[in-house]
Order: sequence, then structure tokens, then C-alpha cells
Amino acid sequence: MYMDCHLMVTNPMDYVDEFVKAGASGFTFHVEVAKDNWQELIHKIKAGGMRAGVALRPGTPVEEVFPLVESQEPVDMVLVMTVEPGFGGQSFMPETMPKVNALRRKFPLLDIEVDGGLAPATIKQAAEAGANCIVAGSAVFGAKDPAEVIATLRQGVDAAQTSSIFFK
Ligand SMILES: O=C(CO)[C@@H](O)[C@H](O)COP(=O)(O)O
Repeated sequence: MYMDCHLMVTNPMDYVDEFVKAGASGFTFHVEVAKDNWQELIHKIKAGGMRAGVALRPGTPVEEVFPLVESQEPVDMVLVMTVEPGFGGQSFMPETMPKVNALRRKFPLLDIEVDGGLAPATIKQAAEAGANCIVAGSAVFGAKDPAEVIATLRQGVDAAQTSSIFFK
């Protein structure tokens, strides 16, 4: 199973070794707290055998992650937060979609994750903007039939990819 770990912490470097030991597959840190050491951080994450991801909060300009994607040792994924980090059950923020779209246009093959308020009602917006990795909490765990919700989210991404010029 792929263990996608998103660390909403101020000192991600301190946790890389622990997450390697614990068997994490991906380690995502926040760009807001890694302005000075992101290169070293990406290197340490990848040297530990994990995929590296960078997350950005709703108020952080998307341009801040461009250097991390364009680096010689780049991140494998960008996580665009679609709520303020903190807790589940918040409402999806559609105003974050232009960031997803800007990333998809600039980096057609990049993994772009969205997290916060993703559900059958919001998947179309996120997937059509270019997101291909979906984090969903309440919509899945609060559902009578979680498998059905997961299938709907997956179909939303598949449908957008099939019809989009970005993925062709
Ligand atoms: O943890 C956060 C935000 O920090 C949540 O966004 C969850 O990761 C997803 O929860 P739902 O929004 O799907 O309930």
C-alpha cells in the first residue's frame, strides 16, 4: 500500500528519518517552512527512498513551488491545499483552482494533489483544473458506502483526464 504522508509541521527535516523507518512511501512538506532548505530536504527524502512532495496553503502563490519542480532534483508531487491546513470537514475553496490549473499547464506530467473538501460534489472542479491525486476524509469516512465514493472520485479524475488536452 502507498503511504502518502503530509507533514503540517514547521520543521519537516527533523522527521525524515522517522518516516523512512516507519515505511512511508511519500513525504510532503510545506513550502512556507522550507524556503531556506528545500534542496537539502528533497535530497534527504529521496535518499531515504521516498517520493518528495511539496504542499502550499490557500494563500501561498503558486509561483513559490515552481523552483522546486524545476530543480535538478525536483519534487515528484505538488499538493495544493483546498482548505486551510488543520482539520477535516472544511469546505472546498474553489478559488484555489487557478493554482492547480497553472501547475497543470506548466507541468503536464506532474502529480498534482488536492486536499480539503473533496467529495462527489467538488471532484469535477478539481479534476478539470488538472488534479490527479485526491485526498478525501469526511466524504469517504462519513459515507454509507465508502467504496462507492472512492469510485466516484476516481471516475471524476479519469473522465477529466480523458477529455483534457493536458493529459494527451
Ligand atoms: O487534514 C485536513 C486539512 O488539514 C483535511 O483536509 C483532510 O486531509 C481531508 O479532510 P476532508 O476535508 O476531506 O474532510
